Amino acid sequence: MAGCAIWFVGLPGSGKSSIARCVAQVLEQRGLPVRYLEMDARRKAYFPNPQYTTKERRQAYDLFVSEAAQLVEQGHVVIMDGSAPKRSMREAARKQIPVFAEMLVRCPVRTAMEREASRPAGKVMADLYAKALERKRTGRQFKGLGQVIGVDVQFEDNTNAEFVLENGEITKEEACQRVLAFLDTWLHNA
Ligand SMILES: Nc1ncnc2c1ncn2[C@@H]1O[C@H](COP(=O)(O)OS(=O)(=O)O)[C@@H](OP(=O)(O)O)[C@H]1O
Ligand SMILES: Nc1ncnc2c1ncn2[C@@H]1O[C@H](COP(=O)(O)OP(=O)(O)O)[C@@H](O)[C@H]1O
Repeated sequence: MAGCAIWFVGLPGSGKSSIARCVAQVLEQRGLPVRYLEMDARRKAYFPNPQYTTKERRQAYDLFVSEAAQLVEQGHVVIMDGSAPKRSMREAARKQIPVFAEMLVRCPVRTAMEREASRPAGKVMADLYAKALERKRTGRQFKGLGQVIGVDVQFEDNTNAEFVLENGEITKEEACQRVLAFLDTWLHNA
């Protein structure tokens, strides 16, 4: 099988990482040569002191897509996990990667905010949305807080994505099952 890339995009807190990890694990168990590429981890390799500005985000996504394209060329099944707020970021991947699926994880911004607020502290700053909203409302500055997607930067939808997951009212397990059902056919035809 030739390599391919499957990119989970969506608002912070929409559920990308939870679903991408579950899918990566299942595909790996099936013996596929999976590579999991996570933007938050890669960003720190590209920019050791990230500022989350518009310019830096664009550069980070260019590097992310190049890295994925290289791994695909080597024959890997690359699971990409990164918000990719601009459609052009995903288009760049579609242009460079012959077998590519944009997996749009969609949920109301209110739900994404609730999920982000209640998830355990991880690699990125906690309470991104709450801080960004407070900054917008009051002008208060938070050290290290850049442009937050969903508040300062619009997330661009794409009804033409290879797969759109309505992830507002289902469990993680159900979300993973729906994605795998799509991928079974998609990978078969890839
Ligand atoms: N300090 C700070 N300021 C502004 N923005 C920040 C900050 N920390 C993380 N981020 C960005 O917010 C996005 C959150 O990532 P996600 O929740 O979608 O992904 S993840 O599950 O945490 O990997 C995701 O956006 P992008 O990576 O640019 O797409 C994070 O990188
Ligand atoms: N249907 C769902 N899909 C994915 N995550 C969910 C779902 N319902 C609740 N969650 C929870 O919401 C949070 C989503 O966070 P995460 O997967 O890190 O999102 P993202 O990678 O898009 O920022 C996690 O704590 C997860 O357990």
